[in-house]
Amino acid sequence: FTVINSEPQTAPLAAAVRCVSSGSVDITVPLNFWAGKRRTSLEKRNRENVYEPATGRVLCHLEPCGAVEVDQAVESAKSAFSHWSKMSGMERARIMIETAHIIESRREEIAEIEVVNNGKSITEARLDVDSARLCIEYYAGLASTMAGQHVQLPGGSFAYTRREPLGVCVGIGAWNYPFQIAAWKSAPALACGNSMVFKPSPVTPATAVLLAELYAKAGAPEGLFNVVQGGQETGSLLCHHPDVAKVSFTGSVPTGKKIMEMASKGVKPVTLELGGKSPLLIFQDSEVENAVRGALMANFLSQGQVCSNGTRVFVQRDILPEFLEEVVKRTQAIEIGDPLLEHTRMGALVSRAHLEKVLSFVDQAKKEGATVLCGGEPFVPSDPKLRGGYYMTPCVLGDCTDEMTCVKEEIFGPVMSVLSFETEEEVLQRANDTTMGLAAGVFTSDVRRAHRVVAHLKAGSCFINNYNITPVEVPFGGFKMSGIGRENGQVTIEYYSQLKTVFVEMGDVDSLF
Ligand SMILES: NC(=O)c1ccc[n+]([C@@H]2O[C@H](COP(=O)([O-])OP(=O)(O)OC[C@H]3O[C@@H](n4cnc5c(N)ncnc54)[C@H](O)[C@@H]3O)[C@@H](O)[C@H]2O)c1
Ligand SMILES: C[N+](C)(C)CCCC=O
Repeated sequence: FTVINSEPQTAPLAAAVRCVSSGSVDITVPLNFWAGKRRTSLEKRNRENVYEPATGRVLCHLEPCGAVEVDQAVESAKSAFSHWSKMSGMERARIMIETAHIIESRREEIAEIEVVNNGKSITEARLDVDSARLCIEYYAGLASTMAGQHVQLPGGSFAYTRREPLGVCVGIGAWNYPFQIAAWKSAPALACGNSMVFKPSPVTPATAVLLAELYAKAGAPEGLFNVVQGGQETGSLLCHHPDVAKVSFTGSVPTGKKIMEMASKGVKPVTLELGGKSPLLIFQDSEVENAVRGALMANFLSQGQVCSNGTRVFVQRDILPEFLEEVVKRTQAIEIGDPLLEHTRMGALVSRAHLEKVLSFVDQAKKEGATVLCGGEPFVPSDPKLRGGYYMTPCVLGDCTDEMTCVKEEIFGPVMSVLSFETEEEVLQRANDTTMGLAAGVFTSDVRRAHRVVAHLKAGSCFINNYNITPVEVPFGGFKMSGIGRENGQVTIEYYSQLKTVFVEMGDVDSLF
């Protein structure tokens, strides 16, 4: 992609060829993309530093797009739409499949840039790139299945429905899964015949533009997938733009409310993928080994910065000591450090400010009576180049109660709150006692209990005997304040298309006048 200036690695390269190392990357190329090219922003005044979480170094500068650039990007998307929307699903699929092939061949480069910009481990970043590719492949498969219905009416007349694209769609992303979010939004949008302008989080601007380059390289018409950089002002310009037909947003609940309000001015549909404070219920008949693994997956992926995390871990009282012993042992064994190293399992949090916020939640928990069973401290790696990075030790909080701040609020960091319970009825009531409803999980060996419990859980994604897996074939999205609409799965076609009904009269007009 020629996006980086990277010092050559001095150590001999191992089997998996490493192109970059932490602390060696400067991104100097423009990060916007429209009308088929990378573009610089015109506005230089609001230039912001973007940091490498692993080291705390400045990685690049963000120059937010203003009204002129947003207009150009939307214009470019409009022009691509007029061509792309007339292509058949099979033709669109071919370009999407080609994009997926290129992503596969560039998996390592994309994952490395994601790590450098986001701080997550390379192992996880590779899985995120895979999820992005699979999503594009999946919707390529669905592109040609978009079809309407034929409805017979009296006298040989009939009606039919056409499933049509919406137009220029806007995607606005969060910083925790930058490349994956761009793919999860663009794949269904493009499959349905829409074009897109995507705005990544200003904290993680580096990889969405790679996706734009790859769609273009695969043969997408100029302007099909565009990237504009910026924060809330750029986002607001996009949401208010009269030529934008839909906004798909991933981020926090407060921002989601603003997006909905802005979109309502133009009566534009929204998809909102928002925050969570999800419960994980572990019954005494569970396989404790699996339940512990599930609890770790529910809390520590991506340094705990995952919307669907099951951060309220309810454990039935009889197995609480056994569960806690094992979960603490495994949490303490998580290898923290350079996210580009193969053996690292937990990298750096996304920013200094966010690290401090997460640590202050741990302090607050202590003040409110929770017991820190492990972690919850800043972590300084021994490698001198990582000393300015944003690391902390993953934390397990015991003796938690429902009214504590750590149990009520989304921390968005590696902090697990463990609570105990006695009965199924009681834990269901407590699990559902939240304004959010993104995900929930249950561990039990009793199949009837498992289904009975998930039927009562008020959450968009429920996991039985596992947690935080998101196959792209399956819809993902929240109940209550965790969002509106779904991403992934067949149903998402409905969120990026509209139905047109056509009446066909085969006889004479039966006029009343
Ligand atoms: N449900 C999901 O799929 C999902 C996935 C990832 C993250 N999240 C949630 O995202 C949050 C963390 O991400 P974040 O800190 O980037 O969220 P955020 O709400 O601060 O920002 C998200 C995006 O919105 C943009 N934005 C901010 N104000 C805006 C405005 N007024 N108009 C238009 N755009 C605006 C930001 O620049 C960014 O691109 C957490 O709450 C997390 O749970 C949800
Ligand atoms: C792939 N995960 C880990 C389930 C994350 C989904 C997207 C939410 O942040």
